[in-house]
Amino acid sequence: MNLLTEHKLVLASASPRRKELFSKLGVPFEVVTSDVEETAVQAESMEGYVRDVALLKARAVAKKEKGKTIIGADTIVVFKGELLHKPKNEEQAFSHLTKLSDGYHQVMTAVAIIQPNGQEETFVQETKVYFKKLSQALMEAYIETGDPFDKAGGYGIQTDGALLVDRIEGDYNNVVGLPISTLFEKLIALNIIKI
Ligand SMILES: Cc1cn([C@H]2C[C@H](O)[C@@H](COP(=O)(O)OP(=O)(O)OP(=O)(O)O)O2)c(=O)[nH]c1=O
Repeated sequence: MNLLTEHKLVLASASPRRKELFSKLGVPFEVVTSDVEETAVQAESMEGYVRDVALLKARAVAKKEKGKTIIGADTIVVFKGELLHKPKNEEQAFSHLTKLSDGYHQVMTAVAIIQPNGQEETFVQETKVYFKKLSQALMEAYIETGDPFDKAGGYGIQTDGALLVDRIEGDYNNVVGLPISTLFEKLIALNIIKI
């Protein structure tokens, strides 16, 4: 789309998937990343955790990019109250997929918007993802593609991980890493972009 903005927009994310989704708005933006220690965040709930990490990413970039509007995001996969981080090795990827097999889990993405005056807005969106029953051979073949390792929960719904998913309840793009439709609504409501 070709939307309008007077703001200098900065996407605080190294994720090419988020960049692609954000570009659907059709407004100019730049990508600026920062190093934040996500695992250092302590929160009382999963929702609080993912919100705090998104804020941390956005605040780290806001410090360097004055006068601009910053958008940060974070995605987590929660299975029965347990956070499944990006797998560090094949064993962990296998363990994640074994848990996710034949059941459902929550994918939560938090988005943080920081305006030049320091005003902060956040929202958390949830999608329920149901996995098929995965055979050992399928899990091994999937891990061999290398796909799980840069992704929360150890799979990508937009890549070969699509073959593992039975169905979802909620927004697809939220699983990929950016609920662009809700973000669009928030940016309109905040007068950051106009149709
Ligand atoms: C479940 C799932 C996750 N993911 C991705 C989305 C996120 O990019 C990633 C979760 O890690 P994040 O820490 O949210 O993001 P990131 O490290 O890729 O980028 P940055 O911190 O710079 O913003 O997992 C998918 O791409 N597909 C999926 O189906």
